[in-house]
Amino acid sequence: MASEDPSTPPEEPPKVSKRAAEKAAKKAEKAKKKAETKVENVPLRPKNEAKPAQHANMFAEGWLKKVYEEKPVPVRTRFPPEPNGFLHIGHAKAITVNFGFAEYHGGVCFLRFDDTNPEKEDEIFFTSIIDMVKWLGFKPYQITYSSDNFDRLYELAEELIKRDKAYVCHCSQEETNNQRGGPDNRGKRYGCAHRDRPIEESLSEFRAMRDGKYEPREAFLRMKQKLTDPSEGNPQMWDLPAYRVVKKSHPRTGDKWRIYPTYDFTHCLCDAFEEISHSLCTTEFYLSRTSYDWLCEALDFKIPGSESKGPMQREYGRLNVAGTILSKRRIQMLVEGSLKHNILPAVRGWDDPRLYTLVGIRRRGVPPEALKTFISELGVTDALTNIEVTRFEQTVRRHLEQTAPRLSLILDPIPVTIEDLPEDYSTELRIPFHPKKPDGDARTVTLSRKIYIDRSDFLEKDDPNFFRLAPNKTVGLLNVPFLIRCTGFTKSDSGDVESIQAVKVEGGEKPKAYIHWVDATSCTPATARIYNALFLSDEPNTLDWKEGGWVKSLNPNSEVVYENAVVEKAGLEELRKMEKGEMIRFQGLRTGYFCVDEKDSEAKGKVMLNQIVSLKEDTSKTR
Ligand SMILES: Nc1ncnc2c1ncn2[C@@H]1O[C@H](COP(=O)(O)OP(=O)(O)OP(=O)(O)O)[C@@H](O)[C@H]1O
Ligand SMILES: NC(=O)CC[C@H](N)C(=O)O
Repeated sequence: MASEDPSTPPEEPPKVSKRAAEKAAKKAEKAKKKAETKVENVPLRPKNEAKPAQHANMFAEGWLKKVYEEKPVPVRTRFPPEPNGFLHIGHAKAITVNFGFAEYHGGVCFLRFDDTNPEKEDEIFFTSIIDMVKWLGFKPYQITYSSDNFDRLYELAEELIKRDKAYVCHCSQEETNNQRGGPDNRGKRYGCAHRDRPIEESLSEFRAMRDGKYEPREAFLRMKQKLTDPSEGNPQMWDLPAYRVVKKSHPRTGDKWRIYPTYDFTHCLCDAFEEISHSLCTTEFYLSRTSYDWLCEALDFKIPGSESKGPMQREYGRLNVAGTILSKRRIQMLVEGSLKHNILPAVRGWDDPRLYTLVGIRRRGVPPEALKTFISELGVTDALTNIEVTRFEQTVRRHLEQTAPRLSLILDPIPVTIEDLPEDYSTELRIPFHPKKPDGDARTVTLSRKIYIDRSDFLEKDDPNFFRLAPNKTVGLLNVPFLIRCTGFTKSDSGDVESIQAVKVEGGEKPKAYIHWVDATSCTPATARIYNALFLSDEPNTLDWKEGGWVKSLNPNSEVVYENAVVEKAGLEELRKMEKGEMIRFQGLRTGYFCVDEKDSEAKGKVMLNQIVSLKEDTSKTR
């Protein structure tokens, strides 16, 4: 709802101007600061009720600690996505905050689909969202749907009318704007004639809306809030719509309804139905807190002036990762291209590893634990967290450094024949998967007369500053008890080095460098894909997204493909056995962290690898 792709249905009366909203927000912020100084000193966790959550600091300190102290009751939270798109990295924060907070305090968290806008919902999003919550390691207490409450919400809407707190309005968008103080919301506010119509009339008109008499935009149910109160500066209290006409089938309720409740009407009431204790959302809902409380009170879900009954909404800052595109509408352009502007798709799908959708991040191979560590280390406050991608990558790298097994992977192989070894030479080495765990799991590595090394480890013309292989130069091979010296090489017609000849060197001086290698008789061919930023611009959100200008800023090197890579075969097979169907991740020695893309491997009949992150932060990134 907060992005550039506002989920506010087009039939709703227009929102207030940004300027008025900002002014009101500032005023409200002051009041909030004042209220925050009144925090009571209460114990953090009720004894015996809580179980420690991972990344506990996030909940034991700072903003989330305060939120709990404000209302130290058994915790019931909810993660309430709209099923209108795939989740992104920002949602991982919302998931971690809501599920983690409940877990930390020994409470429960619902996964609630906020499915009140049938125009944008699709089955695929429901499934993917459930999948992503699970992937992050959380288990919803219950999976619920706002639409399951449509009957109850409808009854409450009638009740609100009967309490003279809602009315059916037929004003145009322009007229509604004027009632709210005109285009800049600074003029005088006033109610329309419908506002004072008899309760019975609103009731029968609301039923007529329900029964299909009106087309979209011809009628709204509006809450009778504080539109006409000159001292009410919060636009969220200026008679918001509660119901609108949408003549669309709903994925769950089919054609039963011709009217649908708005976010402002639905969210707080569903929170109340589920007895949510702490309704944690992002700061763009700060002003909505007033209407949230107003409606709960109006329908007796909250005792006025008390937090003891009814849910309590509190707002934390969104997570934004600089240089990435998170808006659903924009990702859709990247995924689908644009017929109108003759633009081809820029990525292969919503789960393309270059995207920061959660399905993309998973496909790239990022371990969910690393993502949660990233979020927890950033901490939670009510300020927007705008963070560089490199910080995310550092956390992932740190996690993989500790956890990822090592394998040898050659991206751009050149064969090397160790000519003084017998033709049938073959020996087996047992090498631990992790250098810091010498007694841990190990793999078998074969060494024969022919091996592959990486093209970047060879220079045709030696250079005193180059310590790897070159004519007449000696180099070490990782984990091999002898060194090799280059005795010659051949080139193809196109001028590329095609093969290298070498001999074994035993004893002598310690070499200046050890290079990685893969045995040619026992390797698996692979395609390795290295990912760089999708855009050349550091601020892709500022590009021209209306007329397709963004396409000029696409990074031609966002995916660098090595079609002829080779990787240790036995090691990979051993990992497959150890991972038992989980994603295979490993550090390609001296190369980077990779995962096996099972979906593409199956489709292409070949091992397909995605680079998760490089070994070190690359300051000369191929942008
Ligand atoms: N960038 C973000 N950082 C933290 N929380 C977020 C972020 N984006 C969305 N959320 C939270 O996730 C929950 C579910 O989000 P929902 O999909 O309905 O949001 P949204 O604001 O429409 O997301 P989008 O960014 O796709 O427009 C909400 O509580 C929302 O506040
Ligand atoms: N209160 C909230 O968390 C908002 C959730 C809601 N689905 C949205 O529009 O983002």
